[in-house]
Amino acid sequence: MKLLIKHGHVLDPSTGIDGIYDLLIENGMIKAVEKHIEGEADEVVDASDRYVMPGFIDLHVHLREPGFEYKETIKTGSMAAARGGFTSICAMPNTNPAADSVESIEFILKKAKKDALVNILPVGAITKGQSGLELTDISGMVKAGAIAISEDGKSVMDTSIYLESMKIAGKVGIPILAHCEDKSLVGIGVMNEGAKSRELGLPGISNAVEDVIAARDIILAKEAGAKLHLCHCSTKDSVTFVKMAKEDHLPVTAEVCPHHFTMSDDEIASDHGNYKMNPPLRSKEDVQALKEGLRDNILDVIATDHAPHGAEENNQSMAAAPFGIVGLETAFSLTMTELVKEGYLSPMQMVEKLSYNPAKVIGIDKGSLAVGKIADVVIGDPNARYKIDVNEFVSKGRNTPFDGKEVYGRIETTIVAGKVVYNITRSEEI
Ligand SMILES: NC(=O)N[C@@H](CC(=O)O)C(=O)O
Ligand SMILES: [Zn+2]
Repeated sequence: MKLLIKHGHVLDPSTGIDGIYDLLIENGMIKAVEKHIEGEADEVVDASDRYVMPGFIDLHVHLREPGFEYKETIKTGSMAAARGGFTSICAMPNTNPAADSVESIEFILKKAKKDALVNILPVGAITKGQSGLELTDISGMVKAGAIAISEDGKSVMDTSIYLESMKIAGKVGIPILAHCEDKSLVGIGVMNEGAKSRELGLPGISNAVEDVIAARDIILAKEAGAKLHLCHCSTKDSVTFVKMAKEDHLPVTAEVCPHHFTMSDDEIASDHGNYKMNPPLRSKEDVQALKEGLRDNILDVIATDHAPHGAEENNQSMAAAPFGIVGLETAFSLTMTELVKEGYLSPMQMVEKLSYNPAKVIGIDKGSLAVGKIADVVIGDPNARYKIDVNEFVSKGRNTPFDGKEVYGRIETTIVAGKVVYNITRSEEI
């Protein structure tokens, strides 16, 4: 099987290629990347005026299976990933039951093999049942296929238990994906603490809720000799702490979600679940710090924190709705619109943060279009201009504040191991 992608703007951080090239895929692998590739192919794609990129890798996705299949399943989450240009996604462990054992990791991989359009990379919980009390079998889960550990949805508040898990992760060679939220400080907060929360009369979440744990986790990872990746950074001081850790040559990396660099709390139009996520939309000053942190490569990764919820539970006031919004199908367009078109990121930097860097964080041989690599490839039109429409989503979740937002950038074709898993012109067929 030969698939030839012609005249595309190839962006590949691993080889430094940034220009108009042809790319040939044969038997699921990248066979050639050259100025002109002639000859026969089973399928030829004209990628003129399109970006051709290594498939995106999302380090932060909530697939909801098992336990909350009405919100999303491994199958529907993988369809949303394919539509968003993601060829590999990390499945966060806060399911029911939590992904906290060898059996639960095996379940996800088995289900993924049967149902998923993209690569599913399970993340194991740090404590049993995410109760914060007793460590899981971390090395067993890693042997079974977990690529990282995380207590996402909350932080492990007991510092000594957390330090112990970091030491094991350090030995096994996997990163900790850290959700930073001080449980004792967050109280009943539902949105960023500031003028807007006071205007709406809603309880706030201060920056300190994130900052104290971000700082703690960096200190602990240093002591444990572990690789630490900070999830969904939302505050100015988180950026400062990551910068300090990098200056100290610690193996600390960090991610930002598109909603946190796209919208600030003053833009919250109403008291509605679509604006509720953890961490919350922060101040303009925080948003600016995140954009600059990405530009200056202090922040390494763009991850979605795709957190689908049912319509009934989401379409309520913020006090009643659950935390979280969907992100897989809007990440590329929000990144193009807010960061690339605005001059914060070059197209190549965007690909680093959506593909090359996440692969490095979890140590997988992906995020590259080099000859001989597995052909996980995405083609996107950087100039397509349109309005986000939740009715077009293939995710079960519609919970987003970006419905109707006018954006640039649309994914057209997603290829996993040489197979087209999404194509905009025949999306209904897949
Ligand atoms: N981000 C969220 O607001 N919610 C996530 C949990 C998480 O990522 O912390 C969820 O599982 O719904
Ligand atoms: Zn989280």
